[in-house]
Amino acid sequence: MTTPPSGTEPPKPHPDAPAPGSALGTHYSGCFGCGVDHPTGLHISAFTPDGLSVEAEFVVGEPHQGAPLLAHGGVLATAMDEVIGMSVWLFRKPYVTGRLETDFLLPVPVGTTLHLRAWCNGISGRKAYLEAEGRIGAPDGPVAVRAAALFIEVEMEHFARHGDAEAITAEHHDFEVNP
Ligand SMILES: CCCCC/C=C\C/C=C\C/C=C\C/C=C\CCCC(=O)SCCNC(=O)CCNC(=O)[C@H](O)C(C)(C)COP(=O)(O)OP(=O)(O)OC[C@H]1O[C@@H](n2cnc3c(N)ncnc32)[C@H](O)[C@@H]1OP(=O)(O)O
Repeated sequence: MTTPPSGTEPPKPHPDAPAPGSALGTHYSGCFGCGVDHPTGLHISAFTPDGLSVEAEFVVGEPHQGAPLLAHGGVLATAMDEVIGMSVWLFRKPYVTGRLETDFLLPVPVGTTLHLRAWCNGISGRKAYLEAEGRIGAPDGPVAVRAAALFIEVEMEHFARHGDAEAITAEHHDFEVNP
């Protein structure tokens, strides 16, 4: 379910994708993954090296423990979800996570800097097929976490209908709930 159907072309950068090397801001200040105003969130900040993929660093801290001095797997899965979500946003359409598969290959001690990378293998209709990995200590360090995901394209209206329309209008000025 997270593998693109055969014949699906790998995506090309969107014409309005951020320039290679650009930092990607938060999509919502209250987001648990990237929100700058979240009191206990992961505060992941990322950049795109090529307008197609996303790279970020996540320092595992004491609030992220599952076992003593080891990262909680659910926190690592959240970090994967976040960078994958950031990478599909490069295509300038809103998507939500439909399915997220995570492989935990190595324990991740508190204090580790995880080097995260996410990319898209293909888009077919409303479905985007994505992957991510988290490497310990360096961009070419050992892979501790791998993820594969199916994201589903939605209308911006999805977030207004199910969530907080005013917050969306406040942070996404190009979006009007009642145009
Ligand atoms: C200020 C606020 C800002 C708001 C955000 C605005 C914009 C976003 C901007 C930037 C984003 C940037 C970064 C994002 C960072 C982090 C990302 C975090 C992402 C999340 O954390 S997001 C929360 C968790 N996520 C959900 O909250 C989804 C709940 N869910 C639903 O809302 C529905 O479930 C939905 C819409 C997914 C589908 O519903 P639907 O009715 O539209 O469509 P339908 O069911 O027909 O599915 C269509 C085709 O997808 C297949 N399909 C669906 N689900 C599948 C599954 N699980 N496995 C395998 N296949 C699946 C079907 O099988 C069918 O396939 P087929 O067409 O072949 O039959």
